[in-house]
Amino acid sequence: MYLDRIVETKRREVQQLKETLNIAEAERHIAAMPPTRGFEEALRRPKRSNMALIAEVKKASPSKGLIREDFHPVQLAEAYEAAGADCLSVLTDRDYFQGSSEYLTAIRQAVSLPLLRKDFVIDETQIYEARLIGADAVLLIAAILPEKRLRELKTFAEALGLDTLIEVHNAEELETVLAVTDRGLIGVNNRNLHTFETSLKVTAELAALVPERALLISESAIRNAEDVAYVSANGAHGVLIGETFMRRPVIGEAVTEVMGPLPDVLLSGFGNSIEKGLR
Ligand SMILES: O=P(O)(O)OC[C@@H](O)[C@@H](O)c1c[nH]c2ccccc12
Repeated sequence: MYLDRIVETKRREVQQLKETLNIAEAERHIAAMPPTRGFEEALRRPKRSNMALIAEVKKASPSKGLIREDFHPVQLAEAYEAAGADCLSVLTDRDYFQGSSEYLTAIRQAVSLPLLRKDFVIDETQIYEARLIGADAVLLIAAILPEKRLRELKTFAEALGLDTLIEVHNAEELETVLAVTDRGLIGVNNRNLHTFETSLKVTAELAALVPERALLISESAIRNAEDVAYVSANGAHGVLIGETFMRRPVIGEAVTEVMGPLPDVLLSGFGNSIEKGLR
């Protein structure tokens, strides 16, 4: 199973990271860094008032192979920002998603949106690393973390100023997460990470179990405006979309098609660049 293989790879990466990361130095460095940008906060006040967007920078995936050949992470991030994404997700896993920590760092320097480090976090060292490379939030996947580790890693991330997006795929995982927290960001992954099967019904089923004060993000397999309307009507406050945008030559066009136009007040601010064709 893929997820097991990925976690094996992460164990090896963590071993290496432990050999190279000087914790005292990391903490000193982090203390001198600017504060993180509020990832959750940005999603709680989305630009399109009815639906928040986390747009993903994703070159490839184990289920789809290479998704975008013409892949320039900074340009993509800038196009997402101009198109009014609320936050970005950047895949940093190298072996399975052809991602890179360097993509995240380069994007950090080019855009002002809050950034999620999208990876398979199993250890505190990866959270130090996330903060050091410029992330504002980390993903924690309930399918690979028992309750105790979820709690520990969430607390650890928050101590470094990072928000967490906790991902679930079924009611059992959701129950575990709710034992840890009943607020914050809960991601419902419409893709089963073991089988790669997708269904938006997963969002609808689990939304009924998510408490009011948590923010539900519907992740994966969202292809068009109808899908967004469906998850919205079924309890999602936000969506996380990668492949649909990555397959389109003009990112801004795709974002507008799927999410709808930005409100006029926001458009006027970047009027020029938008007129010049970013949209
Ligand atoms: O490209 P999609 O189908 O729009 O999906 C984006 C995102 O949800 C997906 O990349 C994802 C969700 N959870 C993950 C965990 C690890 C790696 C990747 C993911």
